[in-house]
Amino acid sequence: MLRIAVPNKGSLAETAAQMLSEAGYAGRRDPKELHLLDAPNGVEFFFLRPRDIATYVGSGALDVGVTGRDLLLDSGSDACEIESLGFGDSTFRFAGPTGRFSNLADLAGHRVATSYPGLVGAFLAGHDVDVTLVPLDGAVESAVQLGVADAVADVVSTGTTLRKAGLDIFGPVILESTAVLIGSPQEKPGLETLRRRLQGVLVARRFVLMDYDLPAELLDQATDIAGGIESPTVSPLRDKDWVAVRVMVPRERTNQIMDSLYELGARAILVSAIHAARL
Ligand SMILES: Nc1ncnc2c1ncn2[C@@H]1O[C@H](COP(=O)(O)OP(=O)(O)OP(=O)(O)O)[C@@H](O)[C@H]1O
Ligand SMILES: O=P(O)(O)OC[C@H]1O[C@H](OP(=O)(O)OP(=O)(O)O)[C@H](O)[C@@H]1O
Ligand SMILES: [Mg+2]
Repeated sequence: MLRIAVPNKGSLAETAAQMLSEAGYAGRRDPKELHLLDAPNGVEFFFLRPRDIATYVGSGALDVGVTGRDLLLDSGSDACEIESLGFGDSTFRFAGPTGRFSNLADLAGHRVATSYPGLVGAFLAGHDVDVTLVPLDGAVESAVQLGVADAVADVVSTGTTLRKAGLDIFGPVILESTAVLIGSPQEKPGLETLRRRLQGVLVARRFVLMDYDLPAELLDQATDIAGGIESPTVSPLRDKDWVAVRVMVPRERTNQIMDSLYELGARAILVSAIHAARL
């Protein structure tokens, strides 16, 4: 039985639950549920604070988990990143009052508030910049205005929170973060099935199926426009001069590809969603 840690609340919780549901796993009906046994799929879910997930997985108490790359690195746990899951993207940055700091070296000797002291401390040590870290639980953008810090280091998504607090980003990117699947150092039986299912969800989200009819002589040119994962499926039509083609295409390029295929001479171009996939 694979034991999986899943965020119980916060930015990652809803999408993680959605992704596991699309991968065919049972979901909790009550948001207060802490544990869920999904016997038919051979897994057991534990709903935990995302910040604690790397600790559980790194200690071997749980086999795998979903958390943020920033939270994994901040924890200092032995858990390893297995793969990124395509959601929960954020950037980790320094910010300070407008015009006060322009590069990393300017921070030396100042106070930096953060709720990720492990991540920020390691980054500053790696760049030989000596600061006083002020660890806070959240809402760190207020720390400068309230006088407990000179600068902050925090998750930035849209940048709205920083702007409202009168702070500007400066210095290098500390980290590009995203939601990741993490695992204990020893690989567990059942992990490969979970990985394949999650990859299947990512493929189903990133690609669509495109079907079209085409004069057979144009097949090579059409394959140059949309080559599919391995190679397009080509079926005969009753009219021997034409073929039917089926190909997977990246969702965000759907309309450009349809335009190009139509211009080439393809007709009856139909697009449909993929609900599940194993490549
Ligand atoms: N806009 C965002 N705000 C906060 N975290 C975000 C955002 N977008 C993505 N994330 C990611 O979500 C994870 C933080 O989730 P977590 O649940 O700990 O914090 P939260 O969403 O700020 O919730 P809370 O502050 O209530 O604890 C990190 O990996 C972070 O990079
Ligand atoms: O760039 P933005 O789109 O404004 O998002 C980033 C902000 O969102 C998060 O705060 P959250 O609401 O989770 O509060 P917290 O700081 O107390 O965790 C994060 O800590 C930043 O403050
Ligand atoms: Mg937060």
